[in-house]
Amino acid sequence: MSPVTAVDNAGKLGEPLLLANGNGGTAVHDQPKAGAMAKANGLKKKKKKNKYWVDIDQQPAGDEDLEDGQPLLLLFRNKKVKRRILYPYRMLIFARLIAVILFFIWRLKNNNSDIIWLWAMSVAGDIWFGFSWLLNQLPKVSPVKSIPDLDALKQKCDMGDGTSSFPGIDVFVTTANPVDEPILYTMNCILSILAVDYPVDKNSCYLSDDAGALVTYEALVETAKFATLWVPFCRKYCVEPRAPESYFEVKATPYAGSSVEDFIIDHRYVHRKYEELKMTIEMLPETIHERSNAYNIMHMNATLMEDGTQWPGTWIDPTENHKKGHHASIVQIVVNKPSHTPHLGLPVGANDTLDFSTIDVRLPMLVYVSREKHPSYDHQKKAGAMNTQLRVSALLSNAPFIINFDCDHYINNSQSFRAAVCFMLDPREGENTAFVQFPQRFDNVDPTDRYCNHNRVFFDGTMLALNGLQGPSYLGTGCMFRRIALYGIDSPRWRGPDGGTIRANIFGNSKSFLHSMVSPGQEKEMPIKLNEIGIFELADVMSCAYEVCTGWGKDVGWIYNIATEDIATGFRAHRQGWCSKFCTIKPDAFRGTAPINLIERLLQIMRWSGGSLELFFSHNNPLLARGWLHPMQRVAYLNMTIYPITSLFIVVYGLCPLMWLLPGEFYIQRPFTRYVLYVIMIILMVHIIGVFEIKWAGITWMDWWRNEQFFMIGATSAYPNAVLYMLVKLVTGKGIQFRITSKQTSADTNDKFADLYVFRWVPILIPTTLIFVVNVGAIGVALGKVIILNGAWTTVQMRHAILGLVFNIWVMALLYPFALAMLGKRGKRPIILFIVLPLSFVVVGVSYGAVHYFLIYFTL
Ligand SMILES: O=c1ccn([C@@H]2O[C@H](COP(=O)(O)OP(=O)(O)O[C@H]3O[C@H](CO)[C@@H](O)[C@H](O)[C@H]3O)[C@@H](O)[C@H]2O)c(=O)[nH]1
Ligand SMILES: [Mn+2]
Repeated sequence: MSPVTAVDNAGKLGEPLLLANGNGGTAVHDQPKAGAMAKANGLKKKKKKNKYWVDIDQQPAGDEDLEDGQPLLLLFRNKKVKRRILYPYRMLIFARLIAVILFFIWRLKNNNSDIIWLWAMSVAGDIWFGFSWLLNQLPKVSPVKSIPDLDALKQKCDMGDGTSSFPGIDVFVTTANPVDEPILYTMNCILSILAVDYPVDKNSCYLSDDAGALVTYEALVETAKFATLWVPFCRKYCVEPRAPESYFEVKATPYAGSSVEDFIIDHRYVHRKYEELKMTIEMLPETIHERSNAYNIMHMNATLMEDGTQWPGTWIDPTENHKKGHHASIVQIVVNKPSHTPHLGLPVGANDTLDFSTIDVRLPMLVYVSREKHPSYDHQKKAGAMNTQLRVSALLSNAPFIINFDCDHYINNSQSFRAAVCFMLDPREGENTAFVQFPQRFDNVDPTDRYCNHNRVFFDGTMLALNGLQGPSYLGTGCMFRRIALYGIDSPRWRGPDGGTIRANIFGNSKSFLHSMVSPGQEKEMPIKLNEIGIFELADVMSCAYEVCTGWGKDVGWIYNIATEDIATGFRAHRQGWCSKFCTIKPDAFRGTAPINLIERLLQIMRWSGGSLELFFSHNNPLLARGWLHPMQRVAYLNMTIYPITSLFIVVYGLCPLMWLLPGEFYIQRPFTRYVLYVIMIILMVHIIGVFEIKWAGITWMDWWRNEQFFMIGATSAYPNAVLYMLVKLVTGKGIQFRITSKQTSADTNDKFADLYVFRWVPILIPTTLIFVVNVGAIGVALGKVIILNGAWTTVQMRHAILGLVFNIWVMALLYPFALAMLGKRGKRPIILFIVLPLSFVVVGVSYGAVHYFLIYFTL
């Protein structure tokens, strides 16, 4: 702990921050002394991290690598996995490949089964498992970690005289409506963006509201008012994270500056103001209602803005042109583009604010956007909203880089924009980098992560692996894009004089937009004036009709007609020869919320797996798509798009124990013992390989195990359903509905994880339930058979029975989280399961025995 400790004040307020990163450009106050201690800390961390990773030497030599006679300033470093982990890891993969091949040969040679069609099916299944394992495994053999160098970036972009050459960033936030997506999350997201540590005049924030709701707009206005306090406060004390809800949740938070008293007073004041903001936002629907009612005595049923004018979006009493899915486009600049020079705040006492006399109080530009909606158009959900933002921002700020967030995510580390920019400006690959993806991290997940919400195997393992190839896939949120890559022009493979040729009409025919494209990413010094012409031009690019007969949604912008627009959009960039980068920093760059309720979670992965299949059956099929994909990247995408098919075989396997119900003995494959031992061995090998993956991916055994479990649950519910949907789509042409993932709405405020225990029966759970019941039944029947045949089993029969039971228990262990879910609230005490299950075995066993004797008695 630091020498200066915090004073107790309504809990612990924390300690002065000793480990603050540069504050480049925004704050003008004294930097905290990051001195020796920070360095020591850094070193200590490095040592620990380097256990499995080692630097790839990248200091370039040779003339071509010199920049004005200086060696290139590298903005990130690459690391690879140490040999002592990597080599055995690869060896094991190879060994398993051999084992799997031998296994197939053995099975084909011994086509000896009691039920030959089942045998044939299981061979097909095994071949598919082997194949899909290979697709999943091969791209993982040379992972690379890339570490941004913030100091180098500062050296490159900070001119030292107060000016800087940081590139502009347009930040997009999307919200669908204020009911399904709590406004408070969205406003926290916005506040974290406004307070990010990045030059203020280079940061513009756009909120897209697909509902056109006045509450959202007014909440944004209130938030902007609060931001004039919040943002300078963050700058003054270098606090983290800069989303107030998360910040005030933590009792002891470090801060910069030495005066404890000042900090406590300011902290208390800001906290109070934040609580006021929350109240105001909560009251907004009522406020608006009352206001409108007061006016409406004389007028129609309009919903009115503060100034008494009619809100162009949806109304409380919906009417034609003012209802969900049918309203005009709206753009409102809530905070204007700031000046290029710092603007210091006022000293204490003035204007009922804090002492910001040494702090830059400018705010980034903040814009409210709601695209036009009309019932006769398909609005393409999130992708449509993103494309509108892309055009609106081109007219207003036109930054070369774009970063987007779902409204329930926020910036957790104020350095994260800088981290992403490191990759974009790097002299080696920067120009060819289309996007920088950060892992998704979640706040609201239950401690044991029952339904694998953290998904670390994917976010850490798979993404690091792809980072060693062409780059990670785009995951929809927390990702920085290069504007021109979204436009689909000037890609690394089609660069040059005619590379950027713009086919007529592909971008639509807004003159202003096309003009912004003459030098895409050339920042706008001043936004177009919001006079009549400006507003007309903006409305034009936000209209429903704008995209008709253009390339939007296909060759330009976010891709349409698919449930996972993110994977598809990233794929298009990779196809065009772009690379991408995966960036993890500590503390986590961004955080968000995840659905911890089983049903919601399954619906989410159903959408993802459905989207994957849609991609497979589209012109973007990874196997056939032409373009410049790295061959292994192609394999990775193939894996990403066909994995749901595996589930069909898993369901069949999971139901195999039904055979126990038949009198007599049936074997899928003879000799059975050898078969089962083979199967156990190849499953075991996957897990030994997993041990190595856990090490280099820096995850825990529990993450790995949860991933296995949740794959099984998904593979028996969501995935087969996605396959079904896909078949229906192929036949009827109707796609999967993009349903908004629930954002924790449980009413029980006493229990943070109440959602975890909410369970309802939905059809997609049928196969999972069946498999669970069948396996419980199988164990029960086995018990019954033991009772009946009391001692009559041969050792071989015994052995076979035990091997069969190993399978049942394995399936049940995988489905364990599902079993807990079925218990609902009682699932809080998992011990119940360990009473209920054995009891069911006995009940089934005894019933089986009883039926058996009953039948014998009556047939004799
Ligand atoms: O008509 C719509 C529907 C959704 N959204 C926004 O889209 C985002 C993502 O929707 P959500 O329901 O939260 O989806 P998730 O399942 O949590 O999202 C993951 O998966 C999606 C599909 O792959 C990606 O788009 C997301 O970025 C990724 O976080 C949210 O900000 C929504 O506000 C809109 O703007 N308009
Ligand atoms: Mn989400």
